[in-house]
Amino acid sequence: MKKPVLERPVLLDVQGITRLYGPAKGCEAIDFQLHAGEVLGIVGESGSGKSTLLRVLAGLEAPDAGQVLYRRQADDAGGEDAELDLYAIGEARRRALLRLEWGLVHQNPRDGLRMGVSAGANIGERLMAQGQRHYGQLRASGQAWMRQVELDPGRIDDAPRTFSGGMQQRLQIARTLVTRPRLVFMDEPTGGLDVSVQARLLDMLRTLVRQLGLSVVLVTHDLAVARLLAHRLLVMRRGQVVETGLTDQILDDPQHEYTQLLVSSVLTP
Ligand SMILES: Nc1ncnc2c1ncn2[C@@H]1O[C@H](COP(=O)(O)OP(=O)(O)OP(=O)(O)O)[C@@H](O)[C@H]1O
Repeated sequence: MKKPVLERPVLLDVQGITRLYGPAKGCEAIDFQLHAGEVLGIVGESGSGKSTLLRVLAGLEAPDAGQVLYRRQADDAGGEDAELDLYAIGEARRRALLRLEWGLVHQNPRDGLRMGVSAGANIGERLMAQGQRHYGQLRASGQAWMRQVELDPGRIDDAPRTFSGGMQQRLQIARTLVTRPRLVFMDEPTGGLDVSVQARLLDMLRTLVRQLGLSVVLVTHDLAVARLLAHRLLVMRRGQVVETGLTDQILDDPQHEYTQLLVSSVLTP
């Protein structure tokens, strides 16, 4: 039987991360650990600092203070350091990490896709970055992943700009997951879509996360999304974490006044 997620090894160790643009603007003194196979939801109202924290964690913006430590499994490290300090390894290695071992799903698929090249090229690009060159195999992987995210593989040569918003988001997810990243960051992955499109996408994401055993840091202001996907939650307010715990515990029995407000504002129409 698989171990419960919180007993699995720590993949990401976040220590004292601070990135402030002004008082209470950004994120301050954030500590947490993400375990292998765990989905951690970062929730909070607009402006609470969720996206700022995610940008720092994903290697896109250096913190003012603190460390992001990525712990690879010994057998994954292939002779390299088993623990990497994200902002001490240098730009080139950080970029390689993002390309080869991590994945990032943006809220707006336009930020994660290349809109002018075909759907197949979008999916194949990350595989090529990993060294795959065989055209037939790249195309077969592209088609297989289009099926996986419920896109018509017959549209592999079409550019994403001819797809609907929901289809573009599914394509972005395929592009991100095709390389089987060990760690995936998602920023409001279902935001900006119609409610019915959101529900289908969420269902698909949940299946993929389980099937692939992904480790995910998920930013969302939508507690229903957090409930469905996350094992654990971190509640942010004005740049700080006010409460953490198992998702059901937090949503069913919130302790902090702010979390209580957040939960009740969703539950009461
Ligand atoms: N590059 C920046 N320069 C200056 N201020 C910024 C910058 N990025 C974010 N902020 C400010 O930091 C605060 C936190 O923003 P952030 O986007 O992290 O919050 P959020 O919780 O993700 O909100 P939302 O859900 O609306 O995206 C906000 O007050 C925002 O205006």
